[in-house]
Order: sequence, then C-alpha cells, then structure tokens
Amino acid sequence: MAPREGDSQSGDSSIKLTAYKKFPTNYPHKTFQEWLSAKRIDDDVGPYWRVHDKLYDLTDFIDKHPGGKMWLQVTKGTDITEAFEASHIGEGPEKLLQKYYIKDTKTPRNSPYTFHENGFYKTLKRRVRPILKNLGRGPSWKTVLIQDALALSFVLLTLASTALSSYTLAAFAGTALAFMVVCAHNFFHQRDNWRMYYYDLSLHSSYEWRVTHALSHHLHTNTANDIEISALEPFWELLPKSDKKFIQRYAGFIYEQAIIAVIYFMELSKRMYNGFTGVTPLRPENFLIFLELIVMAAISSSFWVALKLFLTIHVAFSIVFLNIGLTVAHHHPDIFHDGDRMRDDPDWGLCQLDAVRDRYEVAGNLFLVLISFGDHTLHHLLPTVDHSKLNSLYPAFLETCKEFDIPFTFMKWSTLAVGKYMQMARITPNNNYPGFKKKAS
Ligand code: HEM
Repeated sequence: MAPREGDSQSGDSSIKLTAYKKFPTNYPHKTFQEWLSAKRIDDDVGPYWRVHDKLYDLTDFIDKHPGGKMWLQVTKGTDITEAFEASHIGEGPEKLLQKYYIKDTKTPRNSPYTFHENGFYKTLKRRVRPILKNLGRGPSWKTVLIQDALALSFVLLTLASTALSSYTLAAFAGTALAFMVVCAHNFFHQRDNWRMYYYDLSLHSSYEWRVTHALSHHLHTNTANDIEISALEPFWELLPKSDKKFIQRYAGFIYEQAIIAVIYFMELSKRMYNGFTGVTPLRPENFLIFLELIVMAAISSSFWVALKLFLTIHVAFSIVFLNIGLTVAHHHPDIFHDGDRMRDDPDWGLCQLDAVRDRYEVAGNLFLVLISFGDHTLHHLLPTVDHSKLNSLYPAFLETCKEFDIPFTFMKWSTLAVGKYMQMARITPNNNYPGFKKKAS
C-alpha cells in the first residue's frame, strides 16, 4: 500500500491509510477542538465552507440555518460535503446553497467519498424522499414517550438512591442514565431541540458530541478521521496497525473496564480545565452535571455520601454506555477499518455499509433500537431522521441494495462483542471488500 502525503510526518510508520489523501494532521485526535483544527488544515479551504468542488460563504446563513447555528459555526474553513449530503434529504438545502456560492475550487477533495447522482446513496435518498414526505422525519409520540420515561426513571432512581443511601439503586440510576443518553443521541442528530440536553446529565457534552460523533464518527466512519477511533488509542487500537503491542492486541478485556470507569471523568476534568483557562468557553448545559450533585447533596445525609452515590451512578453509566457503544455496530475483522482495501466505487453510502453492521436481536423493536443504537445502518445513512421512522424505510433501502447487488447482512450481538477483541488483535489489513465479500473482485 503506497504511503500517503504526510505519512512520514505522523511519527507512526505502521499506519498506511487507504481512505484519505492526507494523513490527518496531529493524529491521533483526542478532543473535538483538535479534530476540528486538524480538519481545517487538511481541507484547506480558507475562510469558506466547501461542498463538493465549490466554495461557499455561509456567514450570513449561520443564524438562519433551520438545523441550528452550531453546525455551521464549527465547520467554517472545512469541507462539509459529507455533512451537507447526509443531513438533508429534500432538495431545498441544495437550491438554497447556490445563494452563497463564491467560486469553484480546482484542488481535489481530501476525502475519497463520492456522491454521484446515480450512485447508491443519492438513489437511496431519492427513494426515501416521498416516503418521508408522508411520514415526516421528526420524532413520533412513541420516541418522545420512551425518551421522557427513561429520563423520569433516571431522576426517580437517583432521588431514591440518595434518600435511601443505596448504592444498588445508584447503579440502576446509572444504567437508566446510559439508556436515556443512548436514546437522546436520536435527538441530538436532529435540529436543535431541548431533549438533546438530556445528554448533559451524564459526563458528556451534547455540543462536543455533535462534533465528535455526528460530524466525525458518522461521516468518516472507522477511518483515521473518525475521532471515536483515535481518541480511544492506545487502549483500544482498532485500526489494523502492524506495530500493536502484545498487551494492546490480547489483553484489552483485562484492562478495559477499569479505563471505561474513569474515562468520562477525565473528559469532564478536561472540559472544565479548558473552560476555566479560556480555551473553550463553558456552555450553560455543562453545569447540569453539578446541579445533579447539588440536588443529591441537599437530599443526602452528608455531602460525602452524596458524592459517593454520584460517582457510583456515573461509573455505572460509563460501563453500560461504553460497553454498548463499543459492541453494537462497528468493530469486527469483517467490517472496514482504515488501512483495509476500500471498494473501487467509493460512494459514501456504500462505504457506510462497509463500516456498519446491524444486530438481529434489536431489529423491529423501537424501545431496544432506541436504547442500543439499533437500525444503525439506516441511521448512519440518514442520521437526521428519527429512529421511529427508520423501520418504514427498509423496503426502499433493500430495493436499493438489490439494485446495486449489495447483500445487506445482520450480525449477532455476541459476534460483534467478540469481534471487537478480534479487531483489536488484527494487524493485517483486509485486501477484500470487508463484509460484503460476494462483491469482492
Ligand atoms: C455542516 C453542515 C450542515 C449540517 C451538519 C446541517 C445539519 C442540519 C440538520 C441537523 C438539520 C435538521 C434536520 C431535521 O431535523 O429535519 C438541517 C436542516 C436544514 N438545513 Fe442544514 N446542515 C448543514 C449545512 C446546511 C447548508 C450549507 C444549508 C444551505 C445553505 C442547509 C440548509 C438546511 C435547510 C434548508 C434545512 C431545513 C430542513 C431541510 O430542508 O432539510 N444546511 N440541517
């Protein structure tokens, strides 16, 4: 595999990307700020926004954007082609975009992905458009009910655990919080809405996650530009690098739960440090987590008991949340990871199919789908569509797969859970199309 531009500067000679033209600047990225600054350097589009091969000045549109300001505020100076294509299904945004056109650019995109009119992804979007026009894209009453019921369970369990000083109830509260946050992930992909702030009752930040998850992981899945890969290194080495250490390849299952238990506390500390030192201003929702502690301290017999219960809740949260997150969809040797051979037709939608797998166990059950990142392939392809609508899109999706001769497959959750360790052990890149081997030539 030929080294790419920048490989020699990476300091890590074992990574040979197959996906992007440039090796990501300052890899591995650990924070959303690092990822955004590296993308600005690598995309190199000056003070504009790039969509395909055109540059736009969206400055006057930031405040008018129906999806919310932050998407355009944070992406100034970057190529937003994937974000633009994946976030909108109708033709309105494309027409509107022309109003902000500045000039064409001759520099090829750093990203390998294509969005040809007759390619898989655009065909799928055309097919689901009339269905979603009838159904609507936003939340159904069922999604809202499940989300709010999970939030209520979390609040009641937290109050009960504090009033009774019960660590068992605190562990249950942490579990309810994890399910609530996974469900809130459905809401934070959509236009700004208050339910996305349920996220901030955990050690996460909805604002940061919109960058690291919606803009990085979702659009550049399982590549070195997916911060959900790079931020986990060196504890989870998920790309097939040749110089992984024995412990990284085979001992992950021994150390990972200890790291999972503390990882989000470290994130919270970093967020607070950056906020108070002026690196990234703190946002009002960043204080919800402290409000939680204050309420617990007010109810509890002592501050120390409240603190210990609070820690129990958030350790339980981290364990449940990350164990779900790491095993549900992306890691198995049959699934594409940067370094593996990419398909010859790098249609963005097809490449998403290569980097995602769905699970049998949760298919068709909205509650399980919402608390465990279900219908993940369709969610990756259409991230702004509410999960309650995805089930109705399978006929159009399967018809598109058939048209493009793509055998869409499910995996068992247990296969994916074991697959994560097999992937951590893997040091040899796949030379076939991963997963969809029938199409490999
Ligand atoms: C980083 C790039 C962008 C992201 C991540 C993004 C994200 C979103 C999101 C999440 C929604 C709400 C979808 C929903 O809840 O149904 C939305 C709606 C919308 N966006 Fe964007 N957007 C981006 C760029 C743009 C640009 C450049 C334009 C046009 C100049 C645009 C125009 C619209 C319009 C008109 C809507 C209303 C709903 C629709 O027609 O799809 N967006 N966007």
